[in-house]
Amino acid sequence: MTTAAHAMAPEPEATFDTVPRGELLLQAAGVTMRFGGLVAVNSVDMAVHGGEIVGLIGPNGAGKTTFFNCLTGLYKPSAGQVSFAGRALPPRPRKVVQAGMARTFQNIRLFQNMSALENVMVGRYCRTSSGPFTSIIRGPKFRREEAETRDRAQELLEFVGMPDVGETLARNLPYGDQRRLEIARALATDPKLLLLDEPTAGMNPQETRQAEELIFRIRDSGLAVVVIEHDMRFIFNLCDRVLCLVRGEVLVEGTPEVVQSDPRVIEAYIGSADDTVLDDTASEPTPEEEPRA
Ligand SMILES: Nc1ncnc2c1ncn2[C@@H]1O[C@H](COP(=O)(O)OP(=O)(O)OP(=O)(O)O)[C@@H](O)[C@H]1O
Repeated sequence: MTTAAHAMAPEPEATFDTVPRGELLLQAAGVTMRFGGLVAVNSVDMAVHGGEIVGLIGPNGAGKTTFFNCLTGLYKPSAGQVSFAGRALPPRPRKVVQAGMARTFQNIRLFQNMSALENVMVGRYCRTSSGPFTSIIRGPKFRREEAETRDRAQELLEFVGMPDVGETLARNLPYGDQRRLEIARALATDPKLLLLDEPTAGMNPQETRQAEELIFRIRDSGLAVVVIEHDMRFIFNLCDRVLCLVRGEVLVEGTPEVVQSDPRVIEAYIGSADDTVLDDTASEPTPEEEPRA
């Protein structure tokens, strides 16, 4: 919690409850998600360890967000298991958050008419114990928890580099700050693993750099991070390991160096509108083929 000593320090650091670096945290095994006849995610395995940054890339419609939704309990996978810190994870968002996994979404989902501080405080309520009755009578326990929640929220705003915006309405913050505010809110749930769905989408280069620095800082604090991103330079610079999904399946997994030099990955991106791109036997286009738009 923030103390007077903290408040005087020039750059307060938030601390997090983490697992040792390298310890297995998240294990997805054979995760499959079908929507009717469409197999959006097909038997995907992924392991994430304490203190690592894992990237999830793939062309549009590859199944990245659907996979995130399976991991975080928004979808109940059609098949496969997800376990976290050695325990099977029930496919229910609240249980997932309580287990120690938090996420952000592709599109900003802030409470736009609440202040930045209040937005972060909302993330904290899954860790407080005051029930409706205590909240209504606003007894000592409620007031104590409320003060702690407020202090932690301010500490997290400082951690994400926005110490002075607490009273600002979320909707009045610049776009890049809104995205950082979402990360602060996710951090308020005390995660051990943070899932970020396209954290730099729509950002200018300076905001992207800030996001990169923030994710490194989160990792350096001991959290594990999984990032979906289309910005390849960003992802290859950031991640320890990258998985490339194509049509719901893991095409390649490895270090950024391995993945970025794999010709199948390049083909999947360049030719993602072409059904034959992953067919190694596909030949050069014949002259009678229509040029693509
Ligand atoms: N709720 C749903 N019902 C039916 N089909 C869905 C649903 N959600 C996703 N899909 C389909 O599943 C496939 C994978 O979509 P998903 O959004 O997971 O891909 P993605 O890799 O995250 O794409 P993008 O990079 O464009 O965000 C797509 O064909 C999509 O149309």
